[in-house]
Amino acid sequence: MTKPAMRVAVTGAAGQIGYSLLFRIANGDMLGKDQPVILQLLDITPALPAVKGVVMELEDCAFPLLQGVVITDDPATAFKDVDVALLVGARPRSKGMERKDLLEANGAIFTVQGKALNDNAKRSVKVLVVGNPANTNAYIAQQSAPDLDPNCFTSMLRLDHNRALSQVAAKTGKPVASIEKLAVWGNHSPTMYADYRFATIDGASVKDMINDQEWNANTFLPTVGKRGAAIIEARGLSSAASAANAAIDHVRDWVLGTNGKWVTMGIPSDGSYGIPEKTQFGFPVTCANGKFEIVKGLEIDAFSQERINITLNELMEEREGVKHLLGK
Ligand SMILES: NC(=O)C1=CN([C@@H]2O[C@H](COP(=O)(O)OP(=O)(O)OC[C@H]3O[C@@H](n4cnc5c(N)ncnc54)[C@H](O)[C@@H]3O)[C@@H](O)[C@H]2O)C=CC1
Ligand SMILES: O=C([O-])CC(=O)C(=O)O
Repeated sequence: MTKPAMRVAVTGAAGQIGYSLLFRIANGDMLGKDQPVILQLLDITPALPAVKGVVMELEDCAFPLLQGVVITDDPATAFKDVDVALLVGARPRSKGMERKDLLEANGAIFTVQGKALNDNAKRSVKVLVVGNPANTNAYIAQQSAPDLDPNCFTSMLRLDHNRALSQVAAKTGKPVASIEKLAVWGNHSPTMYADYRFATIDGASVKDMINDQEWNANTFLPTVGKRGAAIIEARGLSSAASAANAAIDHVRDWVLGTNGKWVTMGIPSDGSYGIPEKTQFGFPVTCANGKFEIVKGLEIDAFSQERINITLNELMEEREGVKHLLGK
């Protein structure tokens, strides 16, 4: 029997991530090959003609799972009864900017959209914030939606996670798919802490295999942390296809589960590892039955604690910087 369609809102649908994302959602890569979808696409008024062009292309793909498309510049319409909301629409940075430089430009978008989700989305909605600075924007949206469970709101660290996987695979000469138990802690920014201390490949310790703390501190962490800037430098534009891919991975794992495997999600802290409650922080999680759970009880050594403190402090500063948007 055919499943009822799930409603998926995507903001910034005319943008470059949107162009990589929509076709894969409609193809069933995110919610499953047996899951029909209705896309509810939001962008600003001047971008609506471009959204219509993208929708013409979606039609021309004749995706069997695509049961409908809504195009709108009204957040209330976009989020009406949605099961999943991908908040991508926001200005990207250009060369020389850090992601937090976007706070002023983008922060205000997320108060409006958080409120619109609060008033219109399904109570079980799964929200992923991609627009930068992603953690703080997700915090703003969550704080603007008091009637929704805070755990409805997540932010994207999966791109950092996937980048770290790929660097570890290159260093060890092992396939990406063989790596388990990798984690990325903190903010989606160069301060994030990609942590392979618990990672294994075919049961063997990645830390022992690499056995090179100098490489960890001075090559691996800066490479993963500054990868976004390296892409902007090389492409003249920020990551789009890899960002869309990470968004698909994040939501797919949240909805369909990870079978006990660890992934990284930015989620509201429950106080674990000393991270203040509701801070949107990258944690190792497992997902089952549509819920994520933090991997608890991991030992945090001195080097890791120092890195976690740095990324947490940055998030606290960002939070301080958006207080006025939240009337605090
Ligand atoms: N969290 C992550 O790992 C990553 C985040 N990003 C971020 O994703 C965001 C989008 O990137 P791109 O698609 O490359 O940018 P883009 O500039 O190509 O597209 C952004 C789209 O958002 C729309 N938009 C602007 N304000 C809006 C609003 N209030 N409501 C709805 N739509 C609105 C624009 O009209 C445009 O169509 C940027 O903030 C970028 O920094 C990018 C890569 C990775
Ligand atoms: O670097 C940027 O501005 C875009 C992004 O978040 C990433 O590629 O990680």
